[in-house]
Amino acid sequence: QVLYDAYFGTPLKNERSTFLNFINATSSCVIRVKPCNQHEGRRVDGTCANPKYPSRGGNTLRTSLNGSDLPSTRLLRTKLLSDGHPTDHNFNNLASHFGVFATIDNIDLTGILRYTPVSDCCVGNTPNRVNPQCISIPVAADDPYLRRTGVRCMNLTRMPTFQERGCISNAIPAERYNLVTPLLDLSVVYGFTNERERQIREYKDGLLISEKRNVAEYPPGTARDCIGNKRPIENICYEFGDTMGGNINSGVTLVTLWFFREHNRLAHKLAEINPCWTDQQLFETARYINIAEWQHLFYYELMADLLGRENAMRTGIIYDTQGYVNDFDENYEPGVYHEYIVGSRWFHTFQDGRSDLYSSRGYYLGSRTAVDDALRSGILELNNTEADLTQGAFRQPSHKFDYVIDPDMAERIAGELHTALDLSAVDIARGRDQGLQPYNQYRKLCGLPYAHKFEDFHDVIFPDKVEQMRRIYYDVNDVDLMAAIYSEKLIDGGFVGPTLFCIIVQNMLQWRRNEIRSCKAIPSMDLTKWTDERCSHKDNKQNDYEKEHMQYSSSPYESWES
Ligand code: HEM
Repeated sequence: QVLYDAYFGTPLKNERSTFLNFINATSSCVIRVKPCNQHEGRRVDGTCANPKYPSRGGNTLRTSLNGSDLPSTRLLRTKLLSDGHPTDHNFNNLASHFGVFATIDNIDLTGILRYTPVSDCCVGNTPNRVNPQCISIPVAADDPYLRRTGVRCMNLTRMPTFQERGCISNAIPAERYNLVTPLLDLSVVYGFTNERERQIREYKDGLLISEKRNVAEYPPGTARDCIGNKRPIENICYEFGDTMGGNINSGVTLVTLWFFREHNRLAHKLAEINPCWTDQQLFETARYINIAEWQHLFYYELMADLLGRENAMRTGIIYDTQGYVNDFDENYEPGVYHEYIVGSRWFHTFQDGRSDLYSSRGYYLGSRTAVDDALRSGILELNNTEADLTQGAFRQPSHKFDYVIDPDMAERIAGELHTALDLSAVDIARGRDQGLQPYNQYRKLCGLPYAHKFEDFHDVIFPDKVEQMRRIYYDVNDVDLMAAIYSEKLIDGGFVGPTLFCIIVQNMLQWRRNEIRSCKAIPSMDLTKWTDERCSHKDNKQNDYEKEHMQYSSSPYESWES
């Protein structure tokens, strides 16, 4: 195994190793990577997606140019976006479920759990300035929705950073620390560490451990919440690879269950086709196919529709071909940009706060409020709820793509845990927390003219919103990326503004130019293509798959260079 620096992504140098040892930060700042082998597939821990970068997958808040704090993000949100319930005629609720699922595949939830259950960031109803973890959001006395409630502060804490763990200096802008593999690799289903993978595997026939109830397959789960406290059955926590992620809300849990079941379906089918395959072969192959299905769905269905199919083809995110595309480029370092994760919060605008229940014949049966169903996966097994929510996901239109946010998302995203919490205000604050540059810098990067005055934003932002920005911000270079993403006009044929389009394209290219495995034979999921001729020879039961595929050479460079 070779030790890599978790922050820099390069092999660990002696000097750095001594330093990390000295500050007792080796376990959190170092990743162990088994040398990459040219023939092996995707690893659960995300390493070796690109063998050239095996380990991949000033920390204070920016101030205004006049030296004071940037304006309240709640103020910005209420001036730029309003609360309401318009519905969409292009997407259904299923699209938003897959959208959150994609997010959970890439980030961990430790940051959110820092302030949602308990927080002292608004003690006395004013922002706590003493605790450096607190970045609570001030609420103006004339807030349009909260003026009568007395709420003047919303709890918020900083995301975990490399700085906090001692890996890098506070002089460097905030670098978020993330435990989850920053790849589209179904880590929600399979986990993101080898240890977790071992816990959830049956080690028989390539299967994930499952229990059958009401004719459906579920991962094991007890009446305990995901933090381990004993709870009523509604709070059952399914033992997915990423427990917290997979149980975070009912939409994500539905999708995670589908991919979980798909794995076992694939493993069963592959075992029928290739009776001589080992558990390891069946597991790995089922996992690769499952991930390929997910990536296909994400690129060719969800994102192609959100960005516009023509736009996605023009930029090389997808191709109009029946065969496979190999555009792997070793110069693309696998991972996610902070801008991608922050910017994708734009999709909160198409999330409806209600999850409708429908019968299989299309009768509306009622609605659940999504924010109250966080970490309550057990509801799915009560009263046919899973089936009814599944019908609802297909039949319920999504919230409209516009400048209106569902009231549950805008006012009470933490359900009963907080009196008031505005997700879009948090979204804008996160850009500051994660050290993002002002919007103007991204305009430059994305080929829009650098703005010298607020009116220069008129090219892509409606004048009334620019006027709000002009009144709230001191300088054109103070404007937050996320405030602008929430204000930009949509591009032709797509449902995002130009700057977010540019950021998403960059990130999706980054992912897809990871290594491609040959998959020309799977357009209609014909699993006989995995037939192993060796299985038909009785004397060849013990095949040498493991020998061929799992051998690691002694140096990571040796195998990569060869
Ligand atoms: C009922 C549905 C949803 C709920 C309850 C929800 C809630 C949340 C919450 C609480 C956060 C973290 C707030 C923080 O930074 O402290 C968040 C972040 C985020 N959400 Fe959503 N969201 C939902 C739907 C969606 C959808 C539909 C998408 C995309 C299609 C999405 C994408 C994101 C992204 C990219 C982040 C940033 C994650 C991070 O930085 O850790 N969410 N959401």
